[in-house]
Amino acid sequence: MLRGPGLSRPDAVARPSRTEAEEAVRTLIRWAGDDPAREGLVGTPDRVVRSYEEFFAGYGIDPVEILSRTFEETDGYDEMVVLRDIRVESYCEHHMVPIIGKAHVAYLPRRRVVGISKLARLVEAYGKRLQIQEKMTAQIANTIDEVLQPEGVAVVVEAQHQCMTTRGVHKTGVTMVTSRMLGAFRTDPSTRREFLTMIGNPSSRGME
Ligand SMILES: Nc1nc2c(ncn2[C@@H]2O[C@H](COP(=O)(O)OP(=O)(O)OP(=O)(O)O)[C@@H](O)[C@H]2O)c(=O)[nH]1
Ligand SMILES: [Zn+2]
Repeated sequence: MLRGPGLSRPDAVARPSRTEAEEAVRTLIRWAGDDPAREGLVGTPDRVVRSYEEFFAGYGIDPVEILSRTFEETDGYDEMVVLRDIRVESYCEHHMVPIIGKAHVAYLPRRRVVGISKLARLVEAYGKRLQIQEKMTAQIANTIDEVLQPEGVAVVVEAQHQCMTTRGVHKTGVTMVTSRMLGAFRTDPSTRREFLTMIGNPSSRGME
């Protein structure tokens, strides 16, 4: 199985126990200025830890494994495959607040295709981690490129960063757009144009 940098799980880090994680939440509640022992907050550390299991589920998913089942019986299909408007829920690694947006993923198959849900699962595997958008965009594209070895891969992510809306600079309605084009999407302007037309022009669209 292919293993490139950033393709599989990060090196195992010593994971604290669940009790330690809950205690850390109590510390943050005290830091916020409240009493973790009061009725409304007693169950909160447990809920936060369970929420973290969802928010960061990507660390338990092997992105390479997701793409490992492919289909070769395509009757020679060699046109672009595009999955657009895949919802992205990620978490900014600087402030640990949500990054919410959409990903558009395309590839030009070389002999084999992958089940289309797997592209959305791949976005999920990298999204549900602490991220910066550039890295997440590159990881999605690089994994498809290395595992499927297609003629080309294109990934565009459009997202809003809550670290810019609910704190800090407090700018709402700002969308960050990142892209990574590989193979034909990078070298052939008409392939790139076809992809950008299929997803619409990201810079002119609102984030529904
Ligand atoms: N390039 C990039 N920057 C990000 C992303 N998510 C958050 N940031 C930025 O990361 C930067 C961290 O900057 P710092 O100066 O270290 O942190 P800070 O003092 O909290 O910065 P402010 O957000 O400006 O208040 C900020 O400019 C964030 O807007 C991302 O996905 N990509
Ligand atoms: Zn941030």
